[in-house]
Amino acid sequence: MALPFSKMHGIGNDFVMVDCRHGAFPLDAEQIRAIADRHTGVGFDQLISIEPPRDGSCAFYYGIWNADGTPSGQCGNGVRCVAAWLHRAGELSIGELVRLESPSGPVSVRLIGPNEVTVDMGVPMLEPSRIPFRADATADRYAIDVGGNVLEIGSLSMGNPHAVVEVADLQAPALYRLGPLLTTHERFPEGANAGFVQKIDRGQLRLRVHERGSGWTLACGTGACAAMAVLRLRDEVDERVKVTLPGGTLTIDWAGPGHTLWMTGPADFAFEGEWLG
Ligand SMILES: N[C@H](CCC[C@H](N)C(=O)O)C(=O)O
Repeated sequence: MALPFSKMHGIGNDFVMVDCRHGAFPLDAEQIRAIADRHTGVGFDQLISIEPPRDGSCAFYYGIWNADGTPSGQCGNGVRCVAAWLHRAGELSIGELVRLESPSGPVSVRLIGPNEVTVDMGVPMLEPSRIPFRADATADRYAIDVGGNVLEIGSLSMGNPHAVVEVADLQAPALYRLGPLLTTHERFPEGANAGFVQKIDRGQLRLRVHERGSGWTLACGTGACAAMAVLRLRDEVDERVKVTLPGGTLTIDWAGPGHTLWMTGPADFAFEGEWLG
């Protein structure tokens, strides 16, 4: 198969973008894993398709797959890249607000510049059954046993499931063991993206994320939204927070429960290619 693609990234969270505006999505899980291989394929954290909308109120649909071939409901860095990709394809103007359909429902995007995008990511979902997370009632902290350590986590869905752990030191080696265990924890029946967040002050956070289906990433957009929302629910941060990940910084704005959350950051092209698999 000769599959044209664009390689993009949002602060180092990298994507293979496949144009399916005029044809069906052509890949199965095995082919997705082959493209994801960083030695024998192209390499990506997520593969993203751009397709006609299924919901008529949206301009385009985008599908999301992790490096292990599993689908996801949302991708924050990815949706910014979808917006920049649509701009390059002549489908979206700078300044225009447009609704895009993700697997978990609509989001609204606006290009601030050709490579800078702001996204209304919707209302964070806090009810355990909607994450999904096994717990009796909604809380801003849950105690959970992870490999013999009791951790206090926050949890919510941004269209995909997140567990957020506040830590004093993001460099602590123990995190590297806990990330994979939390991602596959039995209390998350569909797995979770595991974020470790260190508060610098009420307007700045540092974050590392071990992603479901892709492992440690340089950045996770929905993870940044989730970390900010968890700390905002505990009144530990203000309405505007800069979240710095290993690959760069995102700005997250959220007034609180019931409000939609906005994420702003870059979306960059690396190259155009053709996968010959
Ligand atoms: N990198 C993404 C999240 C990918 C989602 C994924 N790992 C999952 O939910 O399975 C982001 O920027 O939000």
